Amino acid sequence: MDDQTFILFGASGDLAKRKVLPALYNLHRDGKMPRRFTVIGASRRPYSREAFQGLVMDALHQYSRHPVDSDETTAEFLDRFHYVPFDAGNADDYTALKGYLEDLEARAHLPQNRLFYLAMAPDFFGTIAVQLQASGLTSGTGWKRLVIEKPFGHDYRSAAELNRQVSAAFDEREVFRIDHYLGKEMVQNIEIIRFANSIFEPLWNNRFISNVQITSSEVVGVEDRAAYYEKAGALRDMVQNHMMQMLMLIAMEPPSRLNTEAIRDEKVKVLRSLRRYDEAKIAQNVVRGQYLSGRVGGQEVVGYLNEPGVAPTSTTETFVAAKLYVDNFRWAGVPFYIRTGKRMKEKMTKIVVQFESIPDKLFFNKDSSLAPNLLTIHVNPVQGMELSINVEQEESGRVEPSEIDFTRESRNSPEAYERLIEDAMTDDPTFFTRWDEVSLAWKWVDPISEAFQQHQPLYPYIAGSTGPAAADELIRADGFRWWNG
Ligand SMILES: NC(=O)C1=CN([C@@H]2O[C@H](COP(=O)(O)OP(=O)(O)OC[C@H]3O[C@@H](n4cnc5c(N)ncnc54)[C@H](OP(=O)(O)O)[C@@H]3O)[C@@H](O)[C@H]2O)C=CC1
Ligand SMILES: O=C1O[C@H](COP(=O)(O)O)[C@@H](O)[C@H](O)[C@H]1O
Repeated sequence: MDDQTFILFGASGDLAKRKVLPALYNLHRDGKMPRRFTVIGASRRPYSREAFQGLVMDALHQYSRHPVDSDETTAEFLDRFHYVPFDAGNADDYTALKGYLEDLEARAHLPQNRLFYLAMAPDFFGTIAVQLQASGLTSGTGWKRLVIEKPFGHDYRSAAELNRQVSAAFDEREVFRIDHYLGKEMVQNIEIIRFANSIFEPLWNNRFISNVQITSSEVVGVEDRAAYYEKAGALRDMVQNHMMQMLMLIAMEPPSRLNTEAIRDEKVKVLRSLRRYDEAKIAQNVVRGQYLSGRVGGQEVVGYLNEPGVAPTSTTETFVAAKLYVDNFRWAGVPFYIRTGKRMKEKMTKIVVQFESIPDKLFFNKDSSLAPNLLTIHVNPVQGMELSINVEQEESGRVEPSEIDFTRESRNSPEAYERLIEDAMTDDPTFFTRWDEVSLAWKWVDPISEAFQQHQPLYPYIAGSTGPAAADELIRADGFRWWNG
């Protein structure tokens, strides 16, 4: 890995504390950092270098996967950290940052390889990209990279404008747009499950698969993020990015090579094949909901409208379920059901591939009922996969499903942010989103968010449930059911 400087904008914020700083530490502990690296934290708070290092230590104690020992490795890690007070709206602060950085690079004999990480509110993304270039921060003699958090825009128009600003300063190849689901172990494993196993790939089409279900449910509510969430809702917060990414990986064709652009090209084709819905079709195929009060994990919780910062008349959706079609040769006629929501019964992200039923000729059970075969990819918190196959049960003699189980509770494996930060530092953008993916996803989502502003019903659901009944009806109408649990 090249020696480099990691410039962390938003260094005093929540994301930095919970994800980025611990990820850097874990990589350091695992021997995955470059021999020489420096981190410069930048945000408005007037920290001294020592105070910032104190904040880093707090973050590691709270969130690091590896224990934080008072040893040489930790001291060495901490010694890499610097801090520059910085206001993103002030042009002079970019000049001051440049001076600090160049001085540091010269003193530490570091090449001018610069990774700019924007752990900041999205409103700043465009300004910072423009100012990085205007100040000459991007004109070092080494390479430059920009890691940018979600959300990338609010709709297609704003995303295109942001992209225009970003691409004035960085080539597409230098932009690493984070979708942290792409850093999850089992999301990265979808390609392996599909393309490294001859038992699945021949069946991976509309002749053998009857439907696919992608669920990402959360028990948490909006927490302290109402200011953002009120404008985003579940559609922009989860569907436009994480749900679409999982769909693309499940539905894509095998890439010609296992390289970044070949994989991204195939993912994009899925979005191009995604059936667009007009208002009437949106009403038929998309269900939105909002949580009421209820009990989650044994605790009483308030409804969305009573959450701090939420307007009492808010129509922001906290749940979306939808039926999608990928209109290509492989998937013609196969419904993809997606479902995501907050304050649901359990925290769970999983993908269930339901295979076609066996012809009803042989009556293994007297009532002729045979369960379908299911391949379940567990993403979070359980990781792994399960294959549900029919076998004769010893006691009853009935043919019932049994699971071939390759799941494990989350072990101490690298977290999504660790994988993604390591990839950005080593210049591997495979698990980051390319502009055409982002733009096509917005183009699919935009008509739905417009319909949500009109007269699309907003179904209430009880906190701690599996969502509104209308979401069950959506799938039941096709003769299927959600595979919960
Ligand atoms: N928190 C999370 O778990 C996740 C966050 N994200 C994304 O990460 C980004 C950051 O979120 P989060 O960390 O939660 O936000 P926070 O509000 O916690 O942090 C924002 C950071 O930006 C700094 N900041 C604010 N205004 C300015 C300014 N004018 N100039 C310079 N720095 C400024 C703040 O420090 P100061 O006040 O000192 O300037 C702070 O360090 C967002 O895009 C969010 O969507 C994505 C996934 C998860
Ligand atoms: O990006 C986001 O993801 C989280 C859910 O992530 P997970 O890794 O815990 O499944 C979600 O809570 C948040 O609203 C959203 O912005």
